[in-house]
Amino acid sequence: MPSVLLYHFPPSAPSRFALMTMRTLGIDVEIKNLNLLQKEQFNEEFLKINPQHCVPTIDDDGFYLWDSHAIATYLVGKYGQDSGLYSEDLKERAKVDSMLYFEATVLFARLRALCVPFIFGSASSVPEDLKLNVKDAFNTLNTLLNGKTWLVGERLTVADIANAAAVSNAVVVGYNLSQHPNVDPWYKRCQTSIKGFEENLKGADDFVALIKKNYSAPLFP
Ligand SMILES: N[C@@H](CCC(=O)N[C@@H](CS)C(=O)NCC(=O)O)C(=O)O
Repeated sequence: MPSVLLYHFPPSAPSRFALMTMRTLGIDVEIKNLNLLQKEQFNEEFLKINPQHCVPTIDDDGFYLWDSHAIATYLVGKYGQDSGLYSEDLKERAKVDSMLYFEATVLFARLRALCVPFIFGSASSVPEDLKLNVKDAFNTLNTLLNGKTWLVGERLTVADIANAAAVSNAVVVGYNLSQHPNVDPWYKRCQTSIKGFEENLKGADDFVALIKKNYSAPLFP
Protein backbone atom coordinates (compact mmCIF):
# COMPACT_ATOMS: atom_id res chain seq x y z
CA MET A 1 0.00 0.00 0.00
CA PRO A 2 1.58 3.37 -0.94
CA SER A 3 1.75 5.92 1.84
CA VAL A 4 -0.79 8.72 2.22
CA LEU A 5 0.52 12.17 3.12
CA LEU A 6 -1.30 13.92 5.96
CA TYR A 7 -0.97 17.64 6.59
CA HIS A 8 -1.37 17.67 10.33
CA PHE A 9 -1.35 19.83 13.45
CA PRO A 10 -1.41 17.65 16.60
CA PRO A 11 -3.43 20.09 18.79
CA SER A 12 -6.27 19.96 16.23
CA ALA A 13 -9.00 17.41 17.09
CA PRO A 14 -10.16 17.05 13.44
CA SER A 15 -6.57 16.40 12.40
CA ARG A 16 -6.17 13.76 15.10
CA PHE A 17 -9.48 12.16 14.03
CA ALA A 18 -8.06 11.74 10.52
CA LEU A 19 -4.80 10.33 11.89
CA MET A 20 -6.53 7.85 14.24
CA THR A 21 -8.67 6.66 11.34
CA MET A 22 -5.50 6.08 9.32
CA ARG A 23 -3.85 4.26 12.22
CA THR A 24 -6.96 2.12 12.81
CA LEU A 25 -7.05 1.21 9.11
CA GLY A 26 -3.33 0.40 9.17
CA ILE A 27 -2.55 2.93 6.43
CA ASP A 28 1.07 3.85 5.95
CA VAL A 29 0.97 7.57 6.74
CA GLU A 30 3.55 10.23 6.10
CA ILE A 31 2.93 13.22 8.37
CA LYS A 32 3.73 16.77 7.43
CA ASN A 33 3.13 19.11 10.36
CA LEU A 34 1.87 22.61 9.68
CA ASN A 35 2.16 24.94 12.63
CA LEU A 36 -1.11 26.88 12.56
CA LEU A 37 0.09 29.33 15.19
CA GLN A 38 2.89 30.30 12.86
CA LYS A 39 0.34 30.49 10.02
CA GLU A 40 2.13 27.81 8.01
CA GLN A 41 -1.22 26.82 6.46
CA PHE A 42 -0.99 30.02 4.41
CA ASN A 43 2.20 29.05 2.63
CA GLU A 44 1.90 29.27 -1.12
CA GLU A 45 2.47 25.58 -1.75
CA PHE A 46 -0.25 24.49 0.69
CA LEU A 47 -2.76 27.10 -0.51
CA LYS A 48 -2.48 25.64 -4.01
CA ILE A 49 -3.45 22.26 -2.60
CA ASN A 50 -6.12 23.54 -0.22
CA PRO A 51 -7.46 27.09 -0.72
CA GLN A 52 -9.46 26.59 2.50
CA HIS A 53 -6.07 26.38 4.32
CA CYS A 54 -7.17 23.90 6.95
CA VAL A 55 -5.88 20.71 8.50
CA PRO A 56 -6.34 17.84 8.16
CA THR A 57 -5.67 17.61 4.44
CA ILE A 58 -4.46 14.49 2.68
CA ASP A 59 -2.52 13.87 -0.49
CA ASP A 60 -3.35 10.37 -1.69
CA ASP A 61 -1.16 9.96 -4.74
CA GLY A 62 -2.08 13.43 -6.05
CA PHE A 63 -5.69 13.31 -4.83
CA TYR A 64 -6.08 16.18 -2.37
CA LEU A 65 -8.88 16.09 0.16
CA TRP A 66 -9.76 18.03 3.29
CA ASP A 67 -12.29 18.00 6.03
CA SER A 68 -11.65 15.20 8.49
CA HIS A 69 -15.07 13.64 7.90
CA ALA A 70 -14.64 13.48 4.13
CA ILE A 71 -11.11 12.13 4.63
CA ALA A 72 -12.21 9.41 7.05
CA THR A 73 -15.06 8.10 4.89
CA TYR A 74 -12.93 8.27 1.72
CA LEU A 75 -10.10 6.33 3.35
CA VAL A 76 -12.45 3.63 4.64
CA GLY A 77 -13.94 3.33 1.14
CA LYS A 78 -10.53 3.04 -0.47
CA TYR A 79 -8.47 1.13 2.07
CA GLY A 80 -10.82 -0.39 4.63
CA GLN A 81 -14.05 -1.68 3.09
CA ASP A 82 -13.96 -4.66 5.45
CA SER A 83 -13.10 -2.64 8.53
CA GLY A 84 -16.73 -1.95 9.46
CA LEU A 85 -15.74 1.64 10.28
CA TYR A 86 -18.28 3.01 7.79
CA SER A 87 -21.28 0.83 7.10
CA GLU A 88 -22.37 -0.40 3.67
CA ASP A 89 -25.97 -0.40 4.89
CA LEU A 90 -27.72 2.78 3.72
CA LYS A 91 -29.55 3.54 6.95
CA GLU A 92 -26.65 2.63 9.22
CA ARG A 93 -24.35 4.75 7.06
CA ALA A 94 -26.78 7.67 7.37
CA LYS A 95 -26.66 7.31 11.15
CA VAL A 96 -22.86 7.38 11.05
CA ASP A 97 -23.05 10.52 8.90
CA SER A 98 -25.47 12.06 11.38
CA MET A 99 -22.99 11.55 14.21
CA LEU A 100 -20.16 12.91 12.08
CA TYR A 101 -22.19 16.07 11.48
CA PHE A 102 -22.98 16.20 15.19
CA GLU A 103 -19.27 16.25 15.95
CA ALA A 104 -18.54 18.86 13.27
CA THR A 105 -21.40 21.24 13.93
CA VAL A 106 -22.23 20.75 17.60
CA LEU A 107 -19.61 19.11 19.84
CA PHE A 108 -16.41 20.30 18.14
CA ALA A 109 -17.92 23.65 17.11
CA ARG A 110 -19.00 24.45 20.66
CA LEU A 111 -15.70 23.39 22.17
CA ARG A 112 -13.84 25.45 19.61
CA ALA A 113 -15.97 28.53 20.34
CA LEU A 114 -15.08 28.21 24.01
CA CYS A 115 -11.39 27.28 23.74
CA VAL A 116 -9.92 29.11 20.74
CA PRO A 117 -10.19 32.65 22.23
CA PHE A 118 -7.86 31.45 25.02
CA ILE A 119 -5.31 30.17 22.52
CA PHE A 120 -5.16 33.57 20.85
CA GLY A 121 -5.20 35.40 24.19
CA SER A 122 -8.44 37.25 23.51
CA ALA A 123 -10.37 35.79 26.47
CA SER A 124 -9.77 36.16 30.18
CA SER A 125 -12.83 34.35 31.56
CA VAL A 126 -15.09 31.50 30.44
CA PRO A 127 -18.51 32.75 29.30
CA GLU A 128 -21.28 30.86 31.07
CA ASP A 129 -23.40 30.46 27.93
CA LEU A 130 -20.53 28.78 26.06
CA LYS A 131 -20.04 26.39 28.96
CA LEU A 132 -23.74 25.54 28.92
CA ASN A 133 -23.58 24.94 25.16
CA VAL A 134 -20.79 22.41 25.67
CA LYS A 135 -22.67 20.72 28.50
CA ASP A 136 -25.78 20.51 26.33
CA ALA A 137 -23.73 18.78 23.59
CA PHE A 138 -22.44 16.26 26.14
CA ASN A 139 -25.97 15.68 27.44
CA THR A 140 -27.02 14.84 23.88
CA LEU A 141 -24.06 12.50 23.45
CA ASN A 142 -24.94 10.84 26.72
CA THR A 143 -28.56 10.29 25.67
CA LEU A 144 -27.49 8.93 22.28
CA LEU A 145 -25.21 6.42 24.00
CA ASN A 146 -27.93 5.16 26.33
CA GLY A 147 -27.83 1.34 26.37
CA LYS A 148 -25.25 1.29 23.60
CA THR A 149 -21.62 0.25 23.34
CA TRP A 150 -20.89 2.39 20.27
CA LEU A 151 -22.57 5.43 18.76
CA VAL A 152 -23.95 3.52 15.77
CA GLY A 153 -24.64 -0.20 15.47
CA GLU A 154 -22.67 -2.88 17.23
CA ARG A 155 -19.14 -1.85 16.43
CA LEU A 156 -16.69 1.01 16.37
CA THR A 157 -17.22 3.41 13.45
CA VAL A 158 -15.64 6.64 12.27
CA ALA A 159 -18.42 8.40 14.21
CA ASP A 160 -16.86 7.16 17.46
CA ILE A 161 -13.37 8.18 16.35
CA ALA A 162 -14.48 11.72 15.40
CA ASN A 163 -16.37 12.31 18.63
CA ALA A 164 -13.63 10.73 20.77
CA ALA A 165 -11.06 13.14 19.31
CA ALA A 166 -13.23 16.11 20.28
CA VAL A 167 -13.93 14.64 23.73
CA SER A 168 -10.16 14.35 24.30
CA ASN A 169 -9.85 18.11 23.99
CA ALA A 170 -12.73 18.63 26.42
CA VAL A 171 -11.11 16.33 28.97
CA VAL A 172 -7.74 18.10 28.91
CA VAL A 173 -9.37 21.49 29.51
CA GLY A 174 -11.03 20.11 32.63
CA TYR A 175 -14.43 18.90 31.46
CA ASN A 176 -15.64 16.27 33.92
CA LEU A 177 -16.90 13.26 31.97
CA SER A 178 -18.08 11.41 35.08
CA GLN A 179 -21.22 13.61 35.08
CA HIS A 180 -22.28 11.69 31.93
CA PRO A 181 -22.61 8.00 32.90
CA ASN A 182 -22.81 6.74 29.30
CA VAL A 183 -20.09 8.96 27.84
CA ASP A 184 -17.42 8.08 30.39
CA PRO A 185 -17.33 4.27 29.73
CA TRP A 186 -17.75 4.80 25.96
CA TYR A 187 -14.71 7.11 25.98
CA LYS A 188 -12.73 4.45 27.87
CA ARG A 189 -13.76 1.86 25.24
CA CYS A 190 -12.58 4.25 22.53
CA GLN A 191 -9.19 4.52 24.22
CA THR A 192 -8.60 0.78 24.00
CA SER A 193 -10.22 0.17 20.59
CA ILE A 194 -8.94 3.05 18.45
CA LYS A 195 -5.40 2.70 17.16
CA GLY A 196 -3.17 5.68 17.82
CA PHE A 197 -5.12 6.85 20.86
CA GLU A 198 -1.97 7.56 22.89
CA GLU A 199 -0.74 9.75 20.05
CA ASN A 200 -4.14 11.49 20.09
CA LEU A 201 -3.82 12.15 23.83
CA LYS A 202 -0.37 13.63 23.29
CA GLY A 203 -1.90 16.02 20.73
CA ALA A 204 -4.65 16.93 23.21
CA ASP A 205 -1.90 17.78 25.73
CA ASP A 206 -0.34 20.03 23.09
CA PHE A 207 -3.76 21.66 22.68
CA VAL A 208 -4.16 22.47 26.37
CA ALA A 209 -0.54 23.69 26.52
CA LEU A 210 -1.46 26.36 23.96
CA ILE A 211 -4.29 27.52 26.21
CA LYS A 212 -2.14 27.43 29.35
CA LYS A 213 0.31 29.87 27.82
CA ASN A 214 -2.41 32.51 28.21
CA TYR A 215 -4.74 31.12 30.88
CA SER A 216 -3.55 28.69 33.51
CA ALA A 217 -6.85 27.76 35.25
CA PRO A 218 -9.01 24.85 33.99
CA LEU A 219 -11.81 26.05 31.68
CA PHE A 220 -14.29 23.77 33.48
CA PRO A 221 -13.31 23.99 37.18
N1 LIG B 1 -14.63 20.71 9.54
C1 LIG B 1 -13.18 20.70 9.43
C2 LIG B 1 -12.57 21.61 10.48
C3 LIG B 1 -11.09 21.79 10.25
C4 LIG B 1 -10.52 22.89 11.10
O1 LIG B 1 -11.26 23.66 11.73
N2 LIG B 1 -9.22 22.96 11.12
C5 LIG B 1 -8.56 24.02 11.86
C6 LIG B 1 -7.73 23.44 12.99
S1 LIG B 1 -8.76 22.67 14.19
C7 LIG B 1 -7.62 24.75 10.91
O2 LIG B 1 -6.99 24.15 10.07
N3 LIG B 1 -7.53 26.08 11.06
C8 LIG B 1 -6.63 26.89 10.29
C9 LIG B 1 -7.30 27.69 9.25
O3 LIG B 1 -8.51 27.48 8.96
O4 LIG B 1 -6.63 28.55 8.68
C10 LIG B 1 -12.68 19.27 9.61
O5 LIG B 1 -13.33 18.49 10.28
O6 LIG B 1 -11.63 18.94 9.05
